Formats: sequence, C-alpha cells, structure tokens
Amino acid sequence: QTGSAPNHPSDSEDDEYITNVSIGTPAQVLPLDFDTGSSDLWVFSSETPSSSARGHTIYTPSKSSTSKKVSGASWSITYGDNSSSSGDVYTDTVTIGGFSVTGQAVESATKVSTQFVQDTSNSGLVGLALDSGNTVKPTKQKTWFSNASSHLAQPVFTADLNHQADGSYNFGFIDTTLASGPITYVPISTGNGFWEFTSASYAIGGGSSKKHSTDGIADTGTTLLLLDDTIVDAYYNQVESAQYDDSQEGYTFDCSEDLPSFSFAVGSSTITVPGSLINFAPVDGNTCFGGLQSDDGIGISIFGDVAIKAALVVFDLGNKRLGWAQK
Ligand SMILES: CC(C)(C)S(=O)(=O)N[C@@H](Cc1ccccc1)C(=O)N[C@@H](Cc1c[nH]c[nH+]1)C(=O)N[C@@H](CC1CCCCC1)C(O)(O)C(F)(F)C(=O)NCCN1CCOCC1
Repeated sequence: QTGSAPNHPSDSEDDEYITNVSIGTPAQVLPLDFDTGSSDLWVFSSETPSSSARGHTIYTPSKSSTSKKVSGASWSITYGDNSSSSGDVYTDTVTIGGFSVTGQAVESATKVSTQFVQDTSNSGLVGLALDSGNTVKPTKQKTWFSNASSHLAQPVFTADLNHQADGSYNFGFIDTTLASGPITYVPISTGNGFWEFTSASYAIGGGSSKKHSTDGIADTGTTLLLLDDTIVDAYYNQVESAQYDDSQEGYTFDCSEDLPSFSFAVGSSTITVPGSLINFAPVDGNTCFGGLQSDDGIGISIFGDVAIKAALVVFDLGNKRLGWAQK
C-alpha cells in the first residue's frame, strides 16, 4: 500500500508548505504543515478558544463517530522560533494521500501562541520526525508515518517541495522520476529524534569544496537553510552588496544580484542549491533577504525548505537513513 499527497507553498515566499489531511468520520479536511523537525500531530479544534481559531479550519472530535478521547493525556510543545501550543489528545482515523491510519493520536489545541493564531495558512502540524520527540504525557504517541510504516509497501516517505509550485509527499514508494540525479543515502543519528545526518564539505558557486563537518537535520518545517556562521559568512563574502542587517536579523543584499549557488556534500555526492533559491524574499525596496542564514550556534544546522527545494529527499525509517537526489 502507498499514499501520495500534493503540497503547495503557503504564500509567495514559500514560507511553509501545506497539505490537506482528512481526520475523522465523516472526513474533516484540514490544511496542515508537514514537519520533519517535530513529532506531534496537532490541530486547531473545537477546544481552541474561538478568538484564536478565527480564520482557521478546526477539527471537532464530537462530530466524528471514530474519535476517542485519550483520558488523562496532554501535550505541550515549543518550537525553534519560540512559538508554542498545548492541549489534550484524541485518537481518530487520519487519511493522507489516500492512505488511512486508524487510532492515530490527534492532539487537540486548547492553547496556541500568537504566531499560530496569525498564520491562518495552517490549521496545525503533522510531525514526521522520530517518535522519541513526541510530547504527549504520560504516554508518548506515535507519528502518523510510524503508525503507517508497517502497512506501507516500504517504510519510506519522500518530500518534493518546489518554489512557487505544487510538490508532493509520497508514502511507501520512491518516485525517482521526480529527481534528475541518483539518490545518495547517508545514515541518520537517531539520538535527538530528528532526521539528523553529517555533511562533510561545502562549496560556493564554482569554487573548490571546503572540508567542514556539518551536523544537521532535514527539516521540512523550517523555511530557510541555517548553517554555521563560518559557512554563511564565506558565502555572503562572495555577494558584492551583502550586509548583515541587525533589524532583519540576517544577511540582505541587492535583489538584482546574481547569487552564487551553494553545494553541500551528501556522502560522496553533492546537492547544489541554485542561487535563485537563495534570493529568498524582498524585505523593502530593492533589498532582498537571503535563504541561507546562520544557525545561531544552536549546536545543530537545519537543512530547511531552501535546501529541500533543490532535491528529492527520501526519509527511510526502515534503514535509518536519509536519501538526497538533485532535482
Ligand atoms: C517566520 C519565518 C521568518 C518565515 S521563518 O523563516 O522563521 N519560518 C518559520 C516557520 C514558519 C513559516 C511560516 C509562518 C510561521 C512559521 C521557521 O522556519 N521556524 C523554524 C525556526 C527555527 C528552527 N530552529 C531555529 N529556528 C522552526 O521553529 N521550525 C519548527 C516547525 C515550525 C514551527 C512554527 C510553525 C511552522 C512550523 C521545527 O519543528 O521544524 C523545528 F525543528 F525547528 C522545531 O522547533 N522542532 C521542535 C523540536 N522539539 C524537540 C523537543 O521536543 C519537542 C519538539
């Protein structure tokens, strides 16, 4: 069995990617942000204060004949951008791309932080990181993919994200026609609950490859490519008009600049992010914000959407490995 669901950018900047998910019986369809950087499936619901839920599609468990409350269970999560949400837990049937999981933990939000209230492009998240990162207490819950994996043809899913265009999340199969190059696999380290891997080197434009070990995560829930300052400074050194803009908390440059590409090693191969994807978004007039920014020394780098857009990424739970293919 397999599943295939389209995704699309939430806005003109590719800030996040949205996929429709069916929850309950009869199906309640919610637009959700698939996030390989976290492990909770949570939704705006009939339990979310109506002032916070305005503009969002909600899940109403009482309208679903297959919903069950998980008594005594609660959840609470804080993300890298300090947004947060919390609430209680139901189980229900959750269908993604035609594949149904029964008894899936659906975490209902009784509290959401301002960023979530304001971001009406999503009605919650589908966490696709490892089960160990789930925040439900007293009993951790499994992700939708973890529950699905034993019934899928293969215990894998792929992310195909595109700039200002539809893409897909495929479950149980790998559509290699989505890629232009071969898939190179690297092992993941599972200790932190992420799809975490090491990249041994990088290159800027047509320059020589520089040895630099990057410990990073493949994270569809993070918009940008966040790497060590050494790499980021070296990159913008090659961009004539680039400067670090304190107010924007990142590097900006003239929108008319022809940005160099950025390549990172995946095993013995490299993935090249074209400069066009690093010219991320206008901030004002003809100043643009870079899609490559610092990981602020949080101790881990994040290969977010700017990097993932350049590739077909294979999340292979069965073999505990990550595959990258140039698109
Ligand atoms: C807002 C923005 C300027 C466009 S942005 O570039 O910051 N984009 C946000 C995502 C976004 C897009 C659109 C509207 C609102 C928010 C972004 O990239 N946020 C990252 C920023 C970051 C990461 N690290 C440092 N900073 C983030 O928190 N991403 C998390 C998912 C987000 C959360 C907000 C809503 C959208 C989805 C994430 O899950 O990918 C994560 F990995 F970064 C993360 O925080 N994972 C939580 C891991 N914990 C471990 C312990 O147990 C609990 C879970």
